[in-house]
Amino acid sequence: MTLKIGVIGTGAIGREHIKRISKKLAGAEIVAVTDVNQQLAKQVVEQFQLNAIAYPDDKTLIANENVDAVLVTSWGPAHKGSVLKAIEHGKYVFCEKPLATTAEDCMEIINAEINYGKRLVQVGFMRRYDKGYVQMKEAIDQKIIGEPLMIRCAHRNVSVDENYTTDMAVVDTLIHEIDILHWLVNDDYQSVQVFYPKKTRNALETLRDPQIFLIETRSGIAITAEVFVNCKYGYDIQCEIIGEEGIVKLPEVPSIVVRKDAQLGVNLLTDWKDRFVDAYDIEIQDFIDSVSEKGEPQGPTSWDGYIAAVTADVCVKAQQSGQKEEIILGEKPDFYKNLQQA
Ligand SMILES: NC(=O)c1ccc[n+]([C@@H]2O[C@H](COP(=O)([O-])OP(=O)(O)OC[C@H]3O[C@@H](n4cnc5c(N)ncnc54)[C@H](O)[C@@H]3O)[C@@H](O)[C@H]2O)c1
Ligand SMILES: O[C@H]1[C@H](O)[C@@H](O)[C@H](O)[C@@H](O)[C@H]1O
Repeated sequence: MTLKIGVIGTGAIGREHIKRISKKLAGAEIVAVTDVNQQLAKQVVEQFQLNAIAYPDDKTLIANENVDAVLVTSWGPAHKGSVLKAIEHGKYVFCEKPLATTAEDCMEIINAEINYGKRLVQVGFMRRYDKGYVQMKEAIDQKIIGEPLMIRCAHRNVSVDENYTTDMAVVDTLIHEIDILHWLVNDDYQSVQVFYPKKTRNALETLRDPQIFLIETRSGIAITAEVFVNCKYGYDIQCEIIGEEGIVKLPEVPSIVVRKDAQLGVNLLTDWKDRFVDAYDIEIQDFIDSVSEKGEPQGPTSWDGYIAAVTADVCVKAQQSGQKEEIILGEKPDFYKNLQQA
């Protein structure tokens, strides 16, 4: 069976996913696209020579019976509306992060999915499919480093555009660490406090950059997470978990080593699209395969989207208060407790 996919939002990542589904991955085809910028949606059909219809909006795209599943790759604030419409029509939905921009909105999605009675939603936390993080998780689960005690990580972008605001360091950037870290160590977050080091002169006046988040988990693991989005030198994702008996570290991206002009060097990446390209491929292929073969997605759930949103809300509060703020999660609904997950 070929899964027929409709894409809502044909901007940067929407196009990336369209390209991989139509040119690289197996088992799916793009049959529909839409974007508030209709010109852009039409261009994408031409650019990738898709056998797809450009619809005027998400509502008509989702309602079309030729569409089995939708990819929501629009701006964060538009996600909730499209995801709820997809659930209403019983369509599978892969939603890029964030699932919704507030914890309340994520809860509305969770309730809609539970009421529908079947899992339909996967959230685009692609790091869970990255080989390096997967190996770290295996090592931690096998207790190779004993109990994790501390985590040090960094999320650095070369630069950001003028629309990037201080809270986006959380909702757009740190959100990836928020998802991956609790998954890696099988723990829940307890509290967060934010520190602002000396500001780089390369950031706009209104943007606090860099920022340091000190997060504690329920079992007492101390996490220091640096977000530095005008670091200039490269796209750099670091993660190191220090345990009772050893350390696991995220591998560097492989690169050839060049000896030249009395120097020894390796190249660093500069763009997020390249850093997680394999993870995106595996993630979307897993979505296609699991809904086609098992009748439901098996990647990150709406509940994972909710955990991220609750934590992000508190991180933004901590950015503003400067105080240590408590992170309180509700009880995980039974619906999500025994799901088969990748
Ligand atoms: N997983 C990742 O690593 C990753 C990377 C980049 C972006 N993202 C997420 O993907 C989403 C899109 O990011 P982007 O970088 O592609 O942004 P973008 O601005 O390049 O593209 C978003 C597109 O959505 C369209 N759009 C907005 N509202 C819409 C609506 N209601 N209906 C249809 N189209 C709509 C816009 O016109 C735009 O073309 C964001 O939520 C972002 O956080 C995830
Ligand atoms: O939307 C992007 C994307 O999620 C990248 O992975 C992240 O590094 C950027 O900081 C963020 O702005």
